[in-house]
Amino acid sequence: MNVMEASGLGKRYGRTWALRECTLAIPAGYLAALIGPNGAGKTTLLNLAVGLAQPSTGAVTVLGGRPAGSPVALDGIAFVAQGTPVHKNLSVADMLHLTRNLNRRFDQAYAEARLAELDIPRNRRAGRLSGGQQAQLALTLALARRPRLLVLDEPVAMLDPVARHDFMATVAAAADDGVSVLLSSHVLADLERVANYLILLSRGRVQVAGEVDDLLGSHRMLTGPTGEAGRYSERPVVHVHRAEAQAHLLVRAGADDPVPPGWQAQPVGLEELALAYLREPAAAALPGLDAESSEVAK
Ligand SMILES: Nc1ncnc2c1ncn2[C@@H]1O[C@H](COP(=O)(O)OP(=O)(O)OP(=O)(O)O)[C@@H](O)[C@H]1O
Repeated sequence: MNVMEASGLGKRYGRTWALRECTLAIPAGYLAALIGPNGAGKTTLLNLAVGLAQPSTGAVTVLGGRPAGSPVALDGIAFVAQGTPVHKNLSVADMLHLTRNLNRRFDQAYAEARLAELDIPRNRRAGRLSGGQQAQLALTLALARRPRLLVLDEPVAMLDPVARHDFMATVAAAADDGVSVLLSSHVLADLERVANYLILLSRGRVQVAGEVDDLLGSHRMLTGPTGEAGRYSERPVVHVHRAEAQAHLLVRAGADDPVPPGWQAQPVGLEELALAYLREPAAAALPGLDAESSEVAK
């Protein structure tokens, strides 16, 4: 089952294409990270997936083929919009009450226990909570709806490192409990710890999509003499970083691929991989795209 499937999905605002020809299938059971530079189309894609925006082209379904925005889709999705919004003038208890009344399913016991664990006072106005507490409140309310898919748009952007860590730990725990998660963020280091599926958007298009283990297994960092970097042609090169003596090449190669004499190959992490693609918007790593025939940076 795919928690989200997009085919030829596009969204245009006036003359600007916020998202173009987006074809994706995110399987259930993953914590999927959605990354990309400012303006790449992340919020647009998430808004289309939760039914807050209508496509200009193509289609998007969620939770095994349900049209995005349909009642049955909305019932299974919890969405926390950018900036983890809370009603600033309502108390925590009022927000709990409101959310319970607006939703068919709401696990009051879970919400109460979680807020107690987080030391969030029930009678405090939401606007008076710290940024970290507001984010945790929004996340608690979302999870208390017992969603099958949790969608989070840049939830940790404003949080300090400890609050960010705690927030991501709650999200990871939900994923461990079987909730599929789709989360956009610029904080690659946080995602490195928890994400097991990666989608990278660039200029409104999908640039990289796939299971993190597959992506890491099919890329290597080669280190060797800078003078020889231009001659390497065995495998497609995504990004070249030239220092004085040594060059670092992020290449599309597996552990069994030969390494040229004088060069060393190292596995890559998610942050390194993402940075290489972010620096080379023309390079792509997509399912079904053969390494040899793919567009890669020269
Ligand atoms: N309502 C809108 N009207 C006009 N243009 C829009 C609208 N929403 C988004 N856009 C444009 O579409 C593009 C993609 O925007 P989007 O907010 O989806 O990017 P993003 O990847 O979420 O960016 P960020 O990381 O800054 O949040 C941008 O060029 C943006 O200016």
